[in-house]
Amino acid sequence: MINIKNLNKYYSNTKVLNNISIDIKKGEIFAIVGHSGAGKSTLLRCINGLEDYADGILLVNNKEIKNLKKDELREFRKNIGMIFQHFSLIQRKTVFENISLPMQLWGYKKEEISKKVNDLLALVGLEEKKDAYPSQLSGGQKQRVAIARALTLDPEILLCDEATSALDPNTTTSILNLLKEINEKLNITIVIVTHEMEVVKQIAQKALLLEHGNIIGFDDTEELFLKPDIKMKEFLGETEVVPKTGVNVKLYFPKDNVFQSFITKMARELNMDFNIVWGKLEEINGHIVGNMVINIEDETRDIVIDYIRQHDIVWEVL
Ligand SMILES: Nc1ncnc2c1ncn2[C@@H]1O[C@H](COP(=O)(O)OP(=O)(O)OP(=O)(O)O)[C@@H](O)[C@H]1O
Repeated sequence: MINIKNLNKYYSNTKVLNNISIDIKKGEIFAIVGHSGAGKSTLLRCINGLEDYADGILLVNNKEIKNLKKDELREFRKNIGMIFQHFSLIQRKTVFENISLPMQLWGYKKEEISKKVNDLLALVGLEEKKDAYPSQLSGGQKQRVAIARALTLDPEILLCDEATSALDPNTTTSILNLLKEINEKLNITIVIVTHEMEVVKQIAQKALLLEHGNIIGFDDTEELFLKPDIKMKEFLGETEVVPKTGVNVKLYFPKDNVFQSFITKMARELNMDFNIVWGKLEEINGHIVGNMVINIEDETRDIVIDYIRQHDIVWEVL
């Protein structure tokens, strides 16, 4: 659905996107992740045709964005909904009027608008707030209005630029659940720009990690978190505090065998005791994955590693 190949983007002489190649499939929930200034919003704006790019290919539904003429671009943007961190609602208009706006601009009939807006109010759970003004709503409710407004023209793609960054964790979860529901019900492709790893874990099926305009990771979300490489660890700011003596082995448990009692089985079969240094389980994209660090004596290293190798376990020595 969105195919990007060798994309470069400059502001004056500064390269802000360097050789970006990614594919986003129809119906996917895709996250673009990075710290401030990484180029996330720029990439999102290239996707919806708001920014030009120097070279490379950027196809949406097989159309090269930079070749679109003005009226084609207008039609193209109709197919893309967008929501923002600060909601971008019109303060002097009611919820109903805010949601109606895109349809009004496109000249839809009053009855059509009314039906669509009421359906969307039901979808986002705000039927009772249709006559309220934005100032009378919570942050989460404002974002629900923005989501409804972004869906009025039945877009195939929804772009979310830091859509939960101004919200508390519980409200973030409820908005992410709503986005998931929309993705499933309407089969809309969702591209989320965020600097929050929690958002990626909760919702994204695939993620792109950007740093200073460069790709430092691009994979299924579970893979990225299951065994983070050095760049990903740096990004996550994970510091691994482990004992200075012995050998520290980190074991990664993918979803299928996370609950298998691997450590106790290994201890029993090798007739050894292990020092469990730390471990954690977390839910990523609806699956439980986990990792654990064990500390073993130097002289048992080969036996333990041999044993781990014989099993379907991802591991590393720290
Ligand atoms: N219109 C512009 N003119 C010049 N430089 C820009 C412009 N917009 C963004 N930049 C620069 O491009 C780089 C990428 O910015 P971008 O906004 O895409 O980053 P981001 O990852 O979305 O960051 P944030 O999360 O802070 O919004 C930054 O160095 C920024 O200063």
